[in-house]
Amino acid sequence: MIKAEAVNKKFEDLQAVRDLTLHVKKGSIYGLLGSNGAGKSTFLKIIAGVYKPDNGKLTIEDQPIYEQPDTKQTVLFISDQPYFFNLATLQDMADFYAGVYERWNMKRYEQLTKHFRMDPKKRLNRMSKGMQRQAAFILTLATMPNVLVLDEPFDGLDPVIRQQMKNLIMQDVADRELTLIVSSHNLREMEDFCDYVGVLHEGSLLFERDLDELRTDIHKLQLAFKEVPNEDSLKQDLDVLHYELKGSVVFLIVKGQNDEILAKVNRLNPAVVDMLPLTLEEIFIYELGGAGYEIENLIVE
Ligand SMILES: Nc1ncnc2c1ncn2[C@@H]1O[C@H](COP(=O)(O)OP(=O)(O)OP(=O)(O)O)[C@@H](O)[C@H]1O
Repeated sequence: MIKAEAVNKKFEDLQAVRDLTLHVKKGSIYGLLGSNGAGKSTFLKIIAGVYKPDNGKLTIEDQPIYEQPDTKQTVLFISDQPYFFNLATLQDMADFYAGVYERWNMKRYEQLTKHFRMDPKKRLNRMSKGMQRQAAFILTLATMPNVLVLDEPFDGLDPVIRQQMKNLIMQDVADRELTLIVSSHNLREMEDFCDYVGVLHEGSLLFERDLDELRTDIHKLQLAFKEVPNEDSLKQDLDVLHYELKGSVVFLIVKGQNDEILAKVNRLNPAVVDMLPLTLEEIFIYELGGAGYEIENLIVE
């Protein structure tokens, strides 16, 4: 659906996006994580057709987007600082969108405005940052997009509105195969929302994973032994990412299939075996720790 092939973007001497290749499948949510200045906004602006890549190729449903009004009809971008016309109300913006976007759905706009208790006659520049962001969401969702490109979309929204926005988006993903790419600094924010995550670092993609696969492929084990086997025999046949011994209890983070891991571990006759769920944060620490990346940059409450 969204295909970036070896995309580059430079600002004078600064390589903001470097040889970036990334695919987002139709009907999926891709979370783009990265610390300040990693290149997220620049890359999202290339996807949205705001910037032209210096070289490489960016297509959406096999169509280019830069200077292509037809593609832009169904690819909507909410930047980290939503823009509205000076002095405009939400209703003024809705009327403008209705004239520009062929699939504009006035009924949906009215339903969402009511749902979020927005006053359509109030000037947007007199609204709070969070309300302006809600207004941008309402306008965007009412255009019935095929693709949404969202830059730090939940910043400034309170937890209730944030969850409602996520639910609305997930509903569109389920009902109409909406495709999303969304940036964030916050790993936890992405955990319950994305199907795929990629980490951008100095303009390059450092790490990319399917979250469902990740959750089923990496496990945390707590093993208690009467007599603890030595570290080497424990690690034998297992793809161990982390080992820790506390008294007679061994903690392991292991890659692989659940049943196979348990079968191998049980051969060592542990007195107790506990398989515990791993958070996305833990997975990233173990997977990215080795790459020397400061994962703490991504974990923000
Ligand atoms: N219009 C511009 N002109 C010059 N340099 C720019 C421009 N836009 C971005 N940059 C530089 O490109 C690099 C990547 O910036 P970008 O905004 O894409 O990062 P980001 O990952 O979105 O960061 P943040 O999380 O802080 O928003 C930064 O070093 C930034 O200073």
